[in-house]
Amino acid sequence: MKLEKVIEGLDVISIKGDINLDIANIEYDSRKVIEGTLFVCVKGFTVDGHKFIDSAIEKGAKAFLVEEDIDIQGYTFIRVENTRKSMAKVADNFCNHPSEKLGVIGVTGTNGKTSITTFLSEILKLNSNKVGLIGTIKIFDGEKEVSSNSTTPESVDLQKTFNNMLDNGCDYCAMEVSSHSLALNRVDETKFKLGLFTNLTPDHLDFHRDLDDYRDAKERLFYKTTLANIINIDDEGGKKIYENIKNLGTPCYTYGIDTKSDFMAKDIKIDAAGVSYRLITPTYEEVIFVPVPGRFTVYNTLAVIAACYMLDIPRGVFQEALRTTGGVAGRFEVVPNNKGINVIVDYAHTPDALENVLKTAKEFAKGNIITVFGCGGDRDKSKRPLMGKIGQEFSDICFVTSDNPRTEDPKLIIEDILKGLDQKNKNYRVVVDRKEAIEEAIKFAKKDDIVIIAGKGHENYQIIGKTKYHFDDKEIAKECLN
Ligand SMILES: CC(=O)N[C@H]1[C@@H](OP(=O)(O)OP(=O)(O)OC[C@H]2O[C@@H](n3ccc(=O)[nH]c3=O)[C@H](O)[C@@H]2O)O[C@H](CO)[C@@H](O)[C@@H]1O[C@H](C)C(=O)N[C@@H](C)C(=O)N[C@H](CCC(=O)O)C(=O)O
Ligand SMILES: Nc1ncnc2c1ncn2[C@@H]1O[C@H](COP(=O)(O)OP(=O)(O)OP(=O)(O)O)[C@@H](O)[C@H]1O
Ligand SMILES: N[C@H](CCC[C@H](N)C(=O)O)C(=O)O
Ligand SMILES: [Mg+2]
Repeated sequence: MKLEKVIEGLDVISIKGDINLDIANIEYDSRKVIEGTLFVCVKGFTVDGHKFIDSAIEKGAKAFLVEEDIDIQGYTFIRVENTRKSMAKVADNFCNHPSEKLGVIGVTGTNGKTSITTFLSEILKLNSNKVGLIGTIKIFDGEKEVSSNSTTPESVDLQKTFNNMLDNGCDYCAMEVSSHSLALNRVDETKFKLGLFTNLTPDHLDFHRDLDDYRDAKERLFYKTTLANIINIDDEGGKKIYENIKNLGTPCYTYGIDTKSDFMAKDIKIDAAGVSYRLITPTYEEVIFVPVPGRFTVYNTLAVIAACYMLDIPRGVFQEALRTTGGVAGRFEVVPNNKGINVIVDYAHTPDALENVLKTAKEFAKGNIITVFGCGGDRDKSKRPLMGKIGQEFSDICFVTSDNPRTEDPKLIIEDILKGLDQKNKNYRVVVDRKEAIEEAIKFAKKDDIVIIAGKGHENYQIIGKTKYHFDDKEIAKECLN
């Protein structure tokens, strides 16, 4: 595509050089530049992308999107106010506005995004739709599946993925929309058919100024939707968002258990086999069963059902898909064994998720609840003591261990967690090595006990320093059990 067309509609400060060039690719990482690339220089949190102009030229970059006044003979420099924002615009142009042709369903909120997008994609498949998926576990473009590096990709990668989905015949894309992606312009220019909100509880307060700032980022999704917005009205953050968006052009629907809403669950029953409830919609009622335990499953499936309602998916289809779902990898996933111990791997890595998962276990516990958990390094430190307190309070015994320490000292992360524990109550152990902690917890467990291994869910790696090592909670638990 000609550069002139790639930058159509962009707010530019100045252009130096020729814009009648053929652009073969757009890239923001100099290491991935190919011949004919438009290289976007992003001033990042750790490094300034403008530093890589020379290496991008060596690899064949022909044009640059920059925030500074730069002129190099033979190359084109397009200067803009904000390159992250402009990158989303040029990516959308370069890919011919793919989200307009795809039914993109965006899900945001602290917890539940992966669960909801997985359920939605299962339902749409059963409805004979071809559906792409973008989220924490994987990206599926309708043909190929790759594991994810983030929850929501950078704008260029996102628009290219939408294009692949269209090429592969997808009509829908179920997608997780993280607050980082909303704050850092990754989903600017994306048109969403539906926007779903799950809940807002403390997380990512290393990145967002405070909870209001975090909520404001999430709220941005609901200004980008065309068909409907679907909001959890039991949630305090959901209530505020609803008040702010209810009078927008896009219709807004609510779901909940405690607050009167458009999609409600009554007569809820929760046990080890799953949840059942009476679903009340604006036009009919019926009983829903989902073989995934937890009150949060009621919320997640209410959101999913509201989305299906908006998309005119027949009742029988979503009911059947939910009834037969295999659940979501690493979300309340049971590790089968013949010892009579309930071993559950779960991705709870926020205070709210940990509390929910432990309360769910408590509802059907016949023995002790034994919890293994830690907190990620280079991430929100304020959640560490909160998770410590919850881990201790809702378990009979907990093993405080490492999650992904990243570049932090694992012992110091554990010290932060211990600040939230009542240290006089000796129902906890510190085992820094996560594999040892899992082994000890399982060794400690007797028949009918529940061992919850929290925090890493589907992850098949542990990040120590900057290195990713193979590590799989489920695999280790299986080895200990058999
Ligand atoms: C805080 C955050 O989101 N940071 C993202 C941001 O990084 P940054 O601005 O610090 O980038 P940087 O490293 O300073 O580099 C600046 C620029 O120089 C470029 N560069 C860098 C090195 C080089 O040799 N050549 C080069 O061109 C980089 O590609 C970049 O364009 O832009 C990068 C490029 O897109 C992202 O990889 C990076 O995500 C980091 C890895 C990250 O950990 N993000 C997490 C926090 C995140 O986004 N999480 C959310 C939510 C998770 C959830 O709750 O589900 C997610 O959506 O995944
Ligand atoms: N609606 C919910 N409310 C609270 N907790 C939930 C909810 N759904 C799932 N959880 C808990 O949160 C964990 C993470 O769930 P899930 O992966 O679906 O969330 P997510 O929003 O995709 O998280 P991430 O931000 O890491 O992508 C689950 O393992 C479970 O413990
Ligand atoms: N998407 C989340 C994942 C956290 C998973 C947990 N295992 C950790 O490493 O903290 C984040 O980037 O904050
Ligand atoms: Mg997720």
